[in-house]
Amino acid sequence: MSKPTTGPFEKTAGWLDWYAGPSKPRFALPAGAVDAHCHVFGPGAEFPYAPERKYTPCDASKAQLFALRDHLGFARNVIVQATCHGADNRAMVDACQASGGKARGVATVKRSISDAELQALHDAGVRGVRFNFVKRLVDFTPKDELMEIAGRIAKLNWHVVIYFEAVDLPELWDFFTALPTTVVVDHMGRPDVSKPVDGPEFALFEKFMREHSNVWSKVSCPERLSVAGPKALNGEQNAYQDVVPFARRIVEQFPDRVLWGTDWPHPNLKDHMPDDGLLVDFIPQIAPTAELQKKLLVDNPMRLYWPEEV
Ligand SMILES: O=C(O)c1cc(C(=O)O)oc(=O)c1
Repeated sequence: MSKPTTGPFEKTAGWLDWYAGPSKPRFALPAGAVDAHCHVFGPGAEFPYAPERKYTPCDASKAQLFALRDHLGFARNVIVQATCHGADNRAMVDACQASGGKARGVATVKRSISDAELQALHDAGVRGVRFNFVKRLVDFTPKDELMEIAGRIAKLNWHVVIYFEAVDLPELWDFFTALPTTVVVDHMGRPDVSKPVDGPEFALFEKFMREHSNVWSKVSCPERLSVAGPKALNGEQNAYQDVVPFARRIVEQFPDRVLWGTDWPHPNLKDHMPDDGLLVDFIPQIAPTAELQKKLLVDNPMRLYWPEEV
């Protein structure tokens, strides 16, 4: 793969670039596997970063994403709008359109979007919108505005992707449980994995999924959630042990409502940048059987993003 570049923008101080030269996974992905959470950044010279962004990344182009897809053995991508592009979906849409049907997208939209613009996003392959509640990433959008958007996109049979931190779930509960669509939680609602998996915080997340059959979870981002490691570097085959009990519990309890993604190019990691090949090798730790792996990597994402092919 080529190396990360930066265009006319200056990266946030301390920015970690994505890992060039990832290893070939030892874990053979099932045929048709979908990387259901990844991003493109720019390139900034072609698709400028949004003025309201909270960070400026290195570039991560569609060509680099597709090269990673092929290298790791994925068949398809779901490209999630990154907050550094705000509600300007052009880079994500361009990547979906250039993918030859191998990528679908999740957009960020404002209340002012027209029906024609929503339809254009649909035609480009968008199947969801993302609502972000992580304060370091976005400014607050009023909930009535988000609910109005959810009502409109429900008519297109799209879903809502939500990104929040575990401590904020109690306050967001009523809003989340009132959403009229399938709801997909990013990165398991960011549990604090230094707390017990049997403790009240993760129990609330499990209750959220158990009591609401429209709620799905991405069991992604061990590299972001892990406190104890070991890191997915230098051939490590047992990375991120502290995340395993959390993710495995969700996969085993809700096998038909889980998704997995690399989260490439891993925005805002502060500690290390994982080898994406080793991240793929993490999957059998959380989905230990071939049946669970196929649901996680093929059946579930296909049902949500390519239902016409299922
Ligand atoms: O935790 C993060 O910093 C992060 C950021 C973004 C984004 O900026 O869109 O997306 C993610 O999935 C995770």
